[in-house]
Amino acid sequence: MRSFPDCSHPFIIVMLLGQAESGKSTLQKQFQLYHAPPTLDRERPSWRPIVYFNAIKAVRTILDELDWDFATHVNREDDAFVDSNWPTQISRIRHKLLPLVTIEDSLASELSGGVTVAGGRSGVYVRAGWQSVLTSTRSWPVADMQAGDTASQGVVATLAARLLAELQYDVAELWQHPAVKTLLRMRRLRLEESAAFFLDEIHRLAEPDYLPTTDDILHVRLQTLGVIEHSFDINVGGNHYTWLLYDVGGARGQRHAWVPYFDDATAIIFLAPISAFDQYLEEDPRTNRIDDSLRLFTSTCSNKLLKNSTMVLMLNKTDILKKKLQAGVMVKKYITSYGERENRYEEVAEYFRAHFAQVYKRKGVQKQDLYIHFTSMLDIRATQKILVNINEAIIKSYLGQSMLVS
Ligand SMILES: Nc1nc2c(ncn2[C@@H]2O[C@H](COP(=O)(O)OP(=O)(O)OP(=O)(O)O)[C@@H](O)[C@H]2O)c(=O)[nH]1
Ligand SMILES: [Mg+2]
Repeated sequence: MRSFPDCSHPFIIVMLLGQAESGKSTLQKQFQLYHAPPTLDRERPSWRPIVYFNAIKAVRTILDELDWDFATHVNREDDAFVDSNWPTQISRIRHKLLPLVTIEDSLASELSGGVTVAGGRSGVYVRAGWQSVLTSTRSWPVADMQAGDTASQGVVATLAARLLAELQYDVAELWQHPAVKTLLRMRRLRLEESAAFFLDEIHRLAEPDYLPTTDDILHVRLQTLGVIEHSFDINVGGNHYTWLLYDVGGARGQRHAWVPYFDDATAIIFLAPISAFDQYLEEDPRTNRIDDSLRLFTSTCSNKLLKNSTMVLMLNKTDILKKKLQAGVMVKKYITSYGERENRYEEVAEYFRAHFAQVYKRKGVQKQDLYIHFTSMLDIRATQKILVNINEAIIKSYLGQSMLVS
């Protein structure tokens, strides 16, 4: 079990739960922006190599996927979309980008401090305290790197910055290539959600004095391992509280670590990305991500350890949901029970809301009503407004609970 920091203020304990990539860490950053913006400013340089990693991973994924697509489609007469010149053009760009994509694994390993997860592709994983580790060991700016300085930490990140600066026009050429645009439109090429954002901005990222903006930090994809505590001191009506926020890893192999924290949770904020109706779990490709979210929400709200906790549900990634529906992706193809309802945002959002609300009504052990919000977590203004509401609700219920106890 955890031990509380040595502090005399009352604790408000909030846990962020939900499947992997549901947006928990993004919400944690929004809370940080709300409660303690200077700390986000201090961390800005630490995010730089992680932004590079996200961009390099996107480039490598595009090249891998194009390879596979050309191998399986280029000689098929029924594939009118593939131009026979594309493979040669892409192969030329690939050749130039080789030095950049080959550092992906070593950059991942450097950023994760050697942590790897069995069965996973190369990735970056974070545990508590990673920001200070990266900040103290990095050698920035790039120009400061000494020739032959291979022993120092952060050397791969420094190399990544140099290669991105040198190869930025080749990255842009790849990203603008009609093969990439066509396959993205046909959904034969699927990238992580932040990939397009970083590739669109590649020249800004490649500048020698690049410092991640708040938007960049919110777009970063960085998988959480275990349970990470963030603490903020807050002042409400002249009273001081310590707000403890627990951000957890959401992949299936990570969920066992949540339960020991349930006992004292003032509130649970559960995130369900409702854009994920056409996606499957990375850790189990047979499970639809909305099904997984619903099952996880069922087991969370029926857990007796959480009977006194306030439950907040965030139906997240509504921006992506809107885009998918506008592009004509049909919900009923993936969720058969959706039937002949209209494939419009209002209907789809309401359909998912009703399903989650129903679960809470049937299985929830909590006495309080469920708070539900539709969110698009990258929209700072909208999310900050929602946080004001959530904070108020959580503090109110905390005060209610402490009155019952005393
Ligand atoms: N477009 C869009 N992207 C989002 C939204 N919320 C989160 N993201 C992006 O989704 C990706 C995954 O978000 P994370 O916050 O890392 O997900 P997580 O729930 O912490 O995932 P784990 O740590 O693996 O459990 C990031 O690239 C975020 O920028 C949203 O509402 N809209
Ligand atoms: Mg996370």
